[in-house]
This record gives sequence, structure tokens and C-alpha cells, in this order.
Amino acid sequence: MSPSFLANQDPPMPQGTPLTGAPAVATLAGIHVSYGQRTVLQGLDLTLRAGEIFALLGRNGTGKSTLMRLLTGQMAASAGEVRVFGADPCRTAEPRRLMSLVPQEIALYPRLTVRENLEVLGGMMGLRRTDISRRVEEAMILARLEDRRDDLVEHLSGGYKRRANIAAALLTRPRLLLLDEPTVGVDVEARLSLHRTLRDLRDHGTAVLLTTHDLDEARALSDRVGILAAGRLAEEGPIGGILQRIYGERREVVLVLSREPDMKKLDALRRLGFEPTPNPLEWSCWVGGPDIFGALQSSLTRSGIDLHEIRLREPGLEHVLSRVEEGLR
Ligand SMILES: Nc1ncnc2c1ncn2[C@@H]1O[C@H](COP(=O)(O)OP(=O)(O)OP(=O)(O)O)[C@@H](O)[C@H]1O
Repeated sequence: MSPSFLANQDPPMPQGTPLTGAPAVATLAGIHVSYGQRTVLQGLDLTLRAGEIFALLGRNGTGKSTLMRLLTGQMAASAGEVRVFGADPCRTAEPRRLMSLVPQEIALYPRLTVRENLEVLGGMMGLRRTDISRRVEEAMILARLEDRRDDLVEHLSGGYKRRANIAAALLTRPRLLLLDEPTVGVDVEARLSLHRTLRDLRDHGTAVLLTTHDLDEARALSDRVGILAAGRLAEEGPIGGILQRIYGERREVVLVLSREPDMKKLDALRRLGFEPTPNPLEWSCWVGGPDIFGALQSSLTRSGIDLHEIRLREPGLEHVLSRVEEGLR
């Protein structure tokens, strides 16, 4: 169930609706940021639109948090223009009133209940006393926390603490929600619940920007991703299109052997193009497309290789980042 305030806002956008016509919520244009001698962002451009989930991917230290700090007005760029809801968030308070940041750390009072936390935080955020209890209810429903409203935060599981952290950010009904690795260290159920919350918000017009190191999460959740490398978005767009550009029809085949191969089988594996992995039973090779899978399986059987498992593996983030970086050299 969505809280009534969502129902009163923009109607949900059907899935797959092109977002290019949706209003821009934030734009970063030609951004440069240096910390002393160290240049972190150089020529970064990004537009976030209402009703989209944008996942920011990149290695540690590539500038994801810096980009968030630019949007929240916590720091100014060395060069370039930042506009959030049409204004510079460093100079004007209005954009900051329309956005919320969910930090990675849990920013709650452990000895208060979920509801008490949200009431106290709502007061600190300047919500009117008469609005607070309604906003607290809304936020708890959106974050799927109602059944834990009277639990002390210190007694909540990690997943529920994260939901409460997000609920706090929703008290002001933000039109732009920024989340720093929202699902790190939570179990599958909590992750799916957080994803549902973010989709509900997106479907009612909120722009959501999140950082993640998890390509599966970006795949499952985001409308677009941006890959930060060499100080700018080296890739940007729907993840399927980016992977197609990088890999085309190529797929990685992974074999798990039933037992370690003898010399003859080692030769056969190498002849078929397989490379060893750190696990002595696991071998991998890149093939031209999934249709080659059957032929490969027959060749392995003919060579007498005892297979425990054979599968196609989706590329992981590390591999994608390496390919993007190679493309930049
Ligand atoms: N206040 C600062 N002073 C000096 N250097 C900084 C400062 N803040 C960040 N940096 C450096 O700038 C680079 C980018 O930092 P940032 O925190 O934006 O990266 P990140 O992509 O968010 O990293 P992570 O994935 O580890 O969170 C890093 O090398 C970091 O050490």
C-alpha cells in the first residue's frame, strides 16, 4: 500500500516510459573538482530526471560521494555548474528542502523507538507539529516499517535499521532522494523490500540517485546507470545497452569440474580456450554467443572431461569496470 500523499502526486509512470521528456531535477555540467593536487572529477556531465532511478557505479575513490556532496550543496565544484531544481544548492536553501540524503551510517537514536525517532527527527527538520504524526505514518508505510513502529532502534536487525534510516529521509517528502550504498550488508529480504520502496517513490515521480558496488542491484533496480571513471561518466544509460556495447554477443562460460584434470584433460581444456581460475576445479572461457554453448558442451564430453556444472556467467562489476577503463586508455 502506498501512503495517500503518493497517490495525490504525479500518477505512476508505466514501466518503460521514455524519461527524456520528464523534467530535469538536477544537472551537473562540465564539473571539475580537485582536493589540493588531486583532481577527482574532470568534465563530468549528468542530468537526473523526475521518476527515474539512477545508479552510480565506480571503483572506490572515483568521486561518487563527491558527486553527492555537490548535489546536496555541501561543497562547491572547482569549475562547472550544478543546478538542483533550477538553483545552485550551495547558494540557495530551496533545492535542499526538496531533497534528502540517506547516509550509509545509521543516523538514529538507538534508545528510542522507530516512531519516537521519526517524531524527533521530523521536529529537527522543521516540520510543523500538526504535520509530524501524519508524515511519520507515511514514512513508516513507505519504508515498510509499520510492524516495528514501537520497537527500540537498538533492537532492530540491520535491514530494519536501514528501513528506518530511509524513513527518516522521507519525512520531508523529497522530490530527489540520494542514497549512499543503501543495501550494503543487508539480507535478501531487506534488500527486496528497500527496492520496492525505491520503485514506489520512482513510480510517483521522485528522482532517486544511489551509489552501489553491486552490479546485480543496478541491473534489478535502476532505469539508468552511470559508470564513473577518469573523473567523468565514462558510460551512461540503461545497463542492458551498456553491457551490449561492451560485450556484444560475447558470453563467459564457466565450468566446474567434478575432479582435478590430469595432463591430457588440461590440454583439452586449454585447446578449447578455457583458462584456469583461482579455484582449481573452476575454468572459464569467453565465447562468441550463447548459441555456441551446446557445441562446447559436446566437445567437453568428447574429451572425457567430468563436468559438475556448466553455465553462462553474467559479467561482474570488476570485469565491467576493467573493460570501461581499457576503453579509456
Ligand atoms: N575532503 C577531502 N580532502 C582530500 N581528499 C579527499 C576529500 N574527500 C575525498 N577525497 C579524495 O577524493 C577521492 C574521491 O573521494 P570520494 O569519497 O568522492 O570517492 P568515492 O567514489 O565515494 O569512494 P568510495 O567508493 O570509497 O566511497 C578519493 O581519493 C578521496 O580520498
